[in-house]
Amino acid sequence: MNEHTPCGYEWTIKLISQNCENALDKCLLATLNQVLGHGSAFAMYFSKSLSIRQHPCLIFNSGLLTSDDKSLNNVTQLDIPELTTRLTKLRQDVTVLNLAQAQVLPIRYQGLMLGFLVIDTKAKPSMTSTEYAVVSHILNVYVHQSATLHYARLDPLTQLLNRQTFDEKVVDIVSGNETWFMRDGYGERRWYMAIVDIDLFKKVNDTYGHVMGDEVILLVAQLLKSNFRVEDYVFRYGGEEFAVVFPCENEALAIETLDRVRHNIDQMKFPQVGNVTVSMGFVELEGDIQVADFVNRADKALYQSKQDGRNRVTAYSSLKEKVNSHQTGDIELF
Ligand SMILES: Nc1nc2c(ncn2[C@@H]2O[C@H](COP(=O)(O)OP(=O)(O)OP(=O)(O)O)[C@@H](O)[C@H]2O)c(=O)[nH]1
Repeated sequence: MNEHTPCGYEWTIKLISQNCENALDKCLLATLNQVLGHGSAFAMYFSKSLSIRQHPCLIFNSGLLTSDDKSLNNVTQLDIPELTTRLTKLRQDVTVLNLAQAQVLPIRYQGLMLGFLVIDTKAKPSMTSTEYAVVSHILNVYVHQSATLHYARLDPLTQLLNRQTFDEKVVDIVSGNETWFMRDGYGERRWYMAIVDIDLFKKVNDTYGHVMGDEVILLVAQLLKSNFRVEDYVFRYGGEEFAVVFPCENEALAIETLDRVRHNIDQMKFPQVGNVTVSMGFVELEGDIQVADFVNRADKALYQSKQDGRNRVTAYSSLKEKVNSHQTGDIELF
């Protein structure tokens, strides 16, 4: 700690200058190692009010672990060994801690306990009060920076991930940087990207006004969110358009998934407006092409769904006429 001021100012600056979650996590680990000495700090973190997907919910000895297990909120120190066992089952690539000899510091955000930091007391028998104060401060800065990153990714109307986050996520997936969330009993899966567009939405606005139009967008967003799984990504791509990026075993199952969602939206009664349908086009995220090209392909399939009468799902692979990869994405935003 000698080369830094005791208040941890330099560490605070480092943490708040991180502009992506992975870099922030690495910075947190490096900072904790500096404060507590290498090999002694292990951070665990999981999210309650913030999106699970946007955070490494747990950082175990530098391995990332995620969980959507809602029952993991409000743990107490006594629950930790059981919690560790349960969480470790979700991913095989994590290190299990011997928690019998550990100090635990809570990580809080706006009064909620989001997680905790576990410090192995075998390597670090005790903390001075200054170390304790600095570590608590660092955790506080970390969680606030994490929240800032998180909210910057959300669309204010729907709380879905926004357009800016879309490109980044697709690049991560295509380049293989996406962290996998393992489910028991699933084989190898591929990633698909669908564009979902509300049909004849102009008429909704013209007939019921923009406020009701926004309400429809919000309800469709909620339906999409609740119809996809924790490992899927739902974005508000633009006005009445959404994008969904999801893993699936094969194209037939991807069609089945999307068609079930389309059907659920078709069955929903929207207040005042009544029936609303959506059209979809989707593509497999495969091959060394630009994000704009994937969008262009999904958009072409979406266009086919509209041409065929709307309220349907079209796979890009089923189109006779393909898109040239040099054509840039020309999807309508508003
Ligand atoms: N209320 C509301 N309307 C929006 C928003 N963003 C875009 N729109 C409207 O959405 C409508 C989209 O209409 P079009 O692109 O003509 O398409 P459509 O009527 O849905 O017809 P198809 O796509 O061919 O089925 C336009 O009238 C936009 O003004 C928004 O955030 N809120």
